[in-house]
Formats: sequence, C-alpha cells, structure tokens
Amino acid sequence: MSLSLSRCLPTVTISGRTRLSHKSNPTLILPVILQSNVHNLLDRTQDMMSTSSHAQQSAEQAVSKVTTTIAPTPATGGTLTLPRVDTFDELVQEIRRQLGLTSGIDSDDVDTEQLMDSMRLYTSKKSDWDKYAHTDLSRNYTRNGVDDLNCKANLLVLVWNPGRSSLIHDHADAHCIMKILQGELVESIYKWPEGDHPRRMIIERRAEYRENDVAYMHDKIGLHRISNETQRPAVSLHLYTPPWAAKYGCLAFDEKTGKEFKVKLSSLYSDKGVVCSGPADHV
Ligand SMILES: N[C@@H](CS(=O)O)C(=O)O
Repeated sequence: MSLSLSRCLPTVTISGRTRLSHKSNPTLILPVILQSNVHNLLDRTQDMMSTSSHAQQSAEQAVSKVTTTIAPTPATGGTLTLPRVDTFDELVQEIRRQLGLTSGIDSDDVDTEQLMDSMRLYTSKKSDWDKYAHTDLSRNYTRNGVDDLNCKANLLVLVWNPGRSSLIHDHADAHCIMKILQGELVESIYKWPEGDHPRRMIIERRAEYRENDVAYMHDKIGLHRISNETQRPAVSLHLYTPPWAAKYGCLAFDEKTGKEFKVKLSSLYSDKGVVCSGPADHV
C-alpha cells in the first residue's frame, strides 16, 4: 500500500504542520485527500474492530507506513503536502507556483516556511545549475539571475570566491532564503547599529552552512554578511521576495563605525546563463 501510494503521488508530506495554505491547488489537495482517506479508513477500521487490539495495531501501523513512505519530514509542524522537487528546474517551477498563489507581492503574503521546505527537498546537483554559476576572480562573488518569478522575486545563483565575503547589509524589508548548492558558507549576523555615535558593529551569532542547508534572513532578525572561509569556491541559491533590493537597493554598513551607505543591487553578472556587460554594483 505504501509503495503504490508513493509511486502514484509525486509528492512529499511535511508532517506536523497544521497549516494548509494551498487548498485550491489540486496537486496539493489530492495527496492530502488520499492521506485523509487513510485516516478515515483507520477510524472505520478502529470502529468496526474496537474490541480487537491487534486490528487497531495493524491499522496504526498502516498509517505510520504511509506517512513515513510518502513523508520524509524536513520540517516540523501538522500535515502539509508539497510536490517533490528532484531537479533545479523543478525547484524553480515550485517556487514560481508558490509565489503565484499568493495574492500579491506584499511581504506578508509569502509563506517562507513552505518555500524553505521546497528548497530543502531539492538535493543539489551541479549539472542542474552549472549554467548559471559564472565565476569571476576579480570580484568577491558573482550574482547570476535565474528567474524573476513573475516579478515577485529574484532568484539568483551566487558564486563565492575563496576567502571572500559580502558587505554587512540589510535586505530592504524582503525575505531572503538561501540554499547552499556547493561548498560551505558562514553567515555572521549583526545587530542593527543604535544611536548616532560611530561604534563597532556587534555580531550576535555565526552560523555555518554546508551543501543543501537552507537559511532564512530578514531585517527583523538583523543584518548579515556571508563569507566563504574555505579555499574552494562556494555556490548558493538566493531567493529574495519581494524583490525590493533589486528595485530600490539596500543598505550596507561599515563594520568599524556602523555607518550606513546605500548600495544598488539592480545589475547582474549574468542573467539566465548569459553574461551581462556592465560594472558590478553589489555588496
Ligand atoms: N544579499 C547579497 C548576498 S548575501 O550576502 O546574502 C546579494 O544579493 O548580493
């Protein structure tokens, strides 16, 4: 039973979530219904055979089998079913679908946990995304456009040179989700500077990420800088939604004084695999 279900459903269930925000989407409803049928079956089985603890045990086992078979659980929470994401292109399609379902590009419309779950479901494969991953040793990193997701976001592949970092910066009130596609990156999270006096910026914490890790950042959490502290290039996928930084730029900060300055983020090193001309204006 578990085998045939997993074969016919190209989906993955995230266990423990109570929220089902894509009620209108049949690709999501179908597995949810099927899973709820299994639960109905269990209820009925339990009603009919309430005196038989053996039957009850088997029914419970049946449900747990289905859940574990169609439900690797990268996140915690109730029950939410997401499509499988086997390739980079499928991940882009899935992000497009999720952002397309929101009512606008207001930051509050975005279900960042679901986007992060889909990013987690994809296992990085270099041949999938290599055409976007342009390297330029004269820069700290390159910003390579993948998709603008119906103008609702920026999806970028960043290629980080060894020993290089971004500036400390904000995210223009947008959500930033980052998945490591190759190598390792370190995120240093800083407090927003307070007061008018120049003062060294305070690091709140450091996080180390490896291939396939997914991280989230927003101005409400603080400011950050990403660094490649290894001797090898690293590659990361960044989703910015809404695309405010590309539209309006973002703020960067001097680590020693906390002084802020505006940075444009509208130009790309390459777009959809094709190298663009023009100077870098990124952080
Ligand atoms: N936000 C930076 C990359 S990172 O340091 O998060 C950028 O888009 O260039």
